[in-house]
Amino acid sequence: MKILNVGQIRDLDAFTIENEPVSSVNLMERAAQAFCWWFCNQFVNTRPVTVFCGQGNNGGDGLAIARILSQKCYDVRVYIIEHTANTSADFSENLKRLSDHLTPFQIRKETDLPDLSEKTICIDALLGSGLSRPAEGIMAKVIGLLNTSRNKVVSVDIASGLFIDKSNQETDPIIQPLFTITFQLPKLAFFMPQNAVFVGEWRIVDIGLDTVHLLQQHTPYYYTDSAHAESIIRPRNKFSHKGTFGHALIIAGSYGKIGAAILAGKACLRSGVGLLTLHIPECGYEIAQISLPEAMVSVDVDRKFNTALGSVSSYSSIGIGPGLGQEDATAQMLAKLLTEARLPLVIDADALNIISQHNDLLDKIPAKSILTPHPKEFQRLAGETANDFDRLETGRKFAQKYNIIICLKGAHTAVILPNGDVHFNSTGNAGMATGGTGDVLTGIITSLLAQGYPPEHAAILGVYEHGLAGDRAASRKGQSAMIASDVIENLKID
Ligand SMILES: NC(=O)C1=CN([C@@H]2O[C@H](COP(=O)(O)OP(=O)(O)OC[C@H]3O[C@@H](n4cnc5c(N)ncnc54)[C@H](OP(=O)(O)O)[C@@H]3O)[C@@H](O)[C@H]2O)[C@H](O)CC1
Ligand SMILES: [K+]
Repeated sequence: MKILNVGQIRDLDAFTIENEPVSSVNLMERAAQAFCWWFCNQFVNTRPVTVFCGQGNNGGDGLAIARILSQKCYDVRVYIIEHTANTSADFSENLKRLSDHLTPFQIRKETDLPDLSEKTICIDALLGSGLSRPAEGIMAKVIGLLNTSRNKVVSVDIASGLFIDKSNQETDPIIQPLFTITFQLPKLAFFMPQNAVFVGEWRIVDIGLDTVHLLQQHTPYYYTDSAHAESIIRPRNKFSHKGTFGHALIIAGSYGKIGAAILAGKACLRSGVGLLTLHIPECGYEIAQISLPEAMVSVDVDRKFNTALGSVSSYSSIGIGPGLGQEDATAQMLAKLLTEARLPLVIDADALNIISQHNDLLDKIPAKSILTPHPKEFQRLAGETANDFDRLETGRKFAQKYNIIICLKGAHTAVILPNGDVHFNSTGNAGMATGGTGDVLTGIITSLLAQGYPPEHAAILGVYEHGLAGDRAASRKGQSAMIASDVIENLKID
């Protein structure tokens, strides 16, 4: 699913209106109907509803929504924030249509602000994708009223005051909705952790924008939905054998952190690899053979840390980092591997931290290697950034400069490709914020690479399946009780 910028959304609107054809006011009606379909499934009509409208098309949506809900026997009040003499044509047309059903109240100054009963559900139709500057004046006062009230707020298209495709300032007045119901496509702002409180739970409603024209729009931003993930999965052939699905090597673990190697190894096996070898320090030998009999074990010469590898040329994929530790000897082993490896690596955790401490290693990372940093590890690698948009841009430049793939982990993990494209993940939940889930992701991606998935697909699909397994685990165990092993047990990539 594509993620477009403000100009492209407008262009898609205009193309749909021109070529379907459909009048703009009827497209607005479609949007309002789609919003109400969701709203009526979420809230019964015994709850009073107050709609706050700006004077543009977002406000026009609000007027149409108010009319439709009123016809469905909701007790609806409408407030129009009169902040400008300019009103959009479709706003004015919907004001006319509303007049047969409801008389709106005007808000021009702070003393016009209404008292809201706690039961009232508020609909935020103040400002949408046309936001061109931070909210101010009476608009900011209404935003403040809704944010300080205890009422449930549902934003139309996007929270008023939030920019769709660039960073707000921390002081900008922005609605903090319980839900955002957005039209046709997700918005880039939804994927920035800094905006979490200004998005709430978001849902997409289809308003029938022209799909052919959408296909022709170029964007670097994508949302990995189930359709896309399933299109990447390679079916298994009945004549396949162990060799078909590759031989992965995972270099992980250190004294006290052998579990990280076991989690990565088990995830690798559960993701379909043919053969797995774990390279671990001597202290982990019995643990590994007992807890992961399906894996072969290559024992390091050192008792506590990984310090030396034999030839790696026979492996079809190599993952390194979980629980590795940052000993000098381990750092030297990593430097040698980066120099000798002739295939993309999966680099995680302590391996990333070692590279952060030895910046000269960045140029040695094999092409199309997949790095899986969480935000702190990324900051150590690429430096401080001003905000999430800046961090994303830094990630895109970093991926292009070093010809690598970066899985920037978070609520919507961003898979950043060397060509600058970014694929935001759609699966996963807060229950995955528990030790070892990063090790599991490393195992999954290493497994998919060993099976012959191109690095881009291994990263996008690996992140998706990792989150999906986490969602299954959460539904079975609950988000608080689930642990990384539960994610592994819920893997099912086929
Ligand atoms: N395809 C779709 O997604 C559809 C979306 N629809 C809805 O249309 C809005 C976008 O409507 P638009 O009229 O472009 O813009 P807004 O309603 O968001 O804003 C209206 C005007 O407000 C002014 N503005 C901008 N920033 C501020 C501010 N900080 N304070 C006050 N006013 C502001 C600006 O005009 P200026 O001349 O003042 O710059 C805006 O034009 C979209 O979000 C959807 O809700 C369609 O209904 C259907 C298709
Ligand atoms: K809005």
